[in-house]
Amino acid sequence: MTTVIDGKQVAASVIEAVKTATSALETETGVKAGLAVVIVGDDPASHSYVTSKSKMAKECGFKSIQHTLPAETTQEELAKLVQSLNEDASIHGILVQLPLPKHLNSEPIIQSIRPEKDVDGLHVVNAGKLATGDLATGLISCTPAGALLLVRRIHGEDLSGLNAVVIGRSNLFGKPMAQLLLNANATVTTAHSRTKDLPSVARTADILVAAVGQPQMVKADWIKPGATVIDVGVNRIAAPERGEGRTRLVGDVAFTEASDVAAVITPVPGGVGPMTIAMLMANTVIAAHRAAGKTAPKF
Ligand SMILES: Nc1nc(=O)c2c([nH]1)NC[C@@H]1CN(c3ccc(C(=O)N[C@@H](CCC(=O)O)C(=O)O)cc3)C=[N+]21
Repeated sequence: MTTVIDGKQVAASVIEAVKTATSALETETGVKAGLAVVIVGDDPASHSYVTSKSKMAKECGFKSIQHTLPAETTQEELAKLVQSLNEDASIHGILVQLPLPKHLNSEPIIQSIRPEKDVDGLHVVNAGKLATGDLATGLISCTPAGALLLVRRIHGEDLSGLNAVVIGRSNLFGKPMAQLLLNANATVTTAHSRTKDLPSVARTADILVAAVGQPQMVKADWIKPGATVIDVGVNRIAAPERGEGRTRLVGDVAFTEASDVAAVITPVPGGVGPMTIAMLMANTVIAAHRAAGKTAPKF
């Protein structure tokens, strides 16, 4: 029997811990955790993510502000907004929703966020701290942090002796995920589109993390029997069976056939996605504790 991990439930327990930490911090120090989410342009999927982030921030008891900028916003205007949020003492976390419209260069914007407020964990200072194993003072990218929490639910804190394969090598996910697994003592392989015989490499994994960006690409014969499969894909595909023009969300793993082989698997939706938002809230309350000179909670 396959265990399907309920990411919504794990995310809800993280959110409960965030709420508790937020109200304790406010009672002790008067500091209310503050999150600013910035979105540029009118991509509907991005707007729906940002709406759920802002809603969740309010639920956590944060000061939650959202800046919605028009698609024509210039690089200078966006940079100025980030600067003002950097200087705003009531804001502890800044998230600039990606991707930005094509005429904007996201890299200088992300690197201009003060590392202490970089709740996405994308600043080179935070990436560097993760790479050097300094998990105590940096901020860790939300999706890998969330995926690791799910892995921990199954395998505990110490992954000694386990082979982990991460398919994907982006700065946003693959690289930080591999580093987190390595930090937990797993033996880690980072595979990607140029890997020779991807299915064979994947089959060596006790923990297989799929972030390939291709709907349902990881098939049953890519999976070692009994493995734990973490599906990081978020792909919207046509669903004519639901009616004309309808779509549905699928992962990077062919879920039904993979479930026959894996011992544990995360679904899409309801797996890693909800964890991403929960870890954003966790990072914000961590950043607020540090700003107030308090020991940050662990998640
Ligand atoms: N600066 C930045 N940081 C991000 O963390 C970031 C970003 N930009 N841009 C876009 C991606 C995507 N992302 C998701 C968050 C939650 C779900 C999520 O909760 N998904 C639900 C389903 C949602 C639905 O039904 O559409 C689920 O998987 O169950 C998915 C995707 C964060 N991202």
